[in-house]
Amino acid sequence: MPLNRTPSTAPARVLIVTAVQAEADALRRGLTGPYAGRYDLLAAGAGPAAAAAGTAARLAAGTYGCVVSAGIAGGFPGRAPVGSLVVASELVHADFGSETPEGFRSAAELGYGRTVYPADAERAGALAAALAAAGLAVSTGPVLTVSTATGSAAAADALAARVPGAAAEAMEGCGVAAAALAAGLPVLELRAISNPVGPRDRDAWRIGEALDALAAAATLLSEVPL
Ligand SMILES: O=C(O)c1cccc(C(=O)CC[C@H]2O[C@@H](n3cnc4c(=O)[nH]cnc43)[C@H](O)[C@@H]2O)c1
Repeated sequence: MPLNRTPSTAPARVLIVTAVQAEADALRRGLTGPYAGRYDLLAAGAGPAAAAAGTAARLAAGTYGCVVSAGIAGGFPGRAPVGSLVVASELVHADFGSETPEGFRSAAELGYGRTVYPADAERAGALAAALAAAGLAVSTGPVLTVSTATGSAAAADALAARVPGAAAEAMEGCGVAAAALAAGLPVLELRAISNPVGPRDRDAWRIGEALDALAAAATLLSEVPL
């Protein structure tokens, strides 16, 4: 199923935003199919603020039909194993809110900010189906944006309880989504799992494996019209 239905003779371009250049390079390596030329890659920096600023600046300078936040991520145990891919059903700014005597309350609950950005359902579904059909391990679910990476099992459990079905955690998705929303564009998030969400063990991150999964996903992206 085509992922980009913009009725135009010149198909809309897709902006893919990563945190670091290594992620953009992995995606570039995988963009080998006939639609590869439609994609622009931007390494905007780590964290939601850099992601939002970089995405907004690039969207102001070009014409795009869709924006994708992509890169490596932590996977929630039992939901997204290391080396697998996650296509976001929604992008959730999971640590944006306030601590209260009764516990964490989101900025949305408290009425001062947006914390959930739905992914473009049709494109996300078609992308996940295409990845699965190619034999890649892929799951769908909420992908969390956090400014502080989770570093303990208790914190991972708290986040999983805060966002039922949470599949992965990264640091940029909602920044990209805020910029896309301001520009009136649909957003997707695609993550390759480098580590479990839980006790911090940076030496155990399987970054090479995750970057290879990201490259494989990019190949699929470039073989179907997103
Ligand atoms: O050192 C490298 O070679 C290298 C290659 C690619 C990416 C990196 C990063 O450090 C990317 C940082 C980026 O990764 C996301 N991430 C990954 N795991 C987690 C996590 O468990 N919790 C939160 N974020 C995670 C995140 O989006 C970071 O911005 C290094």
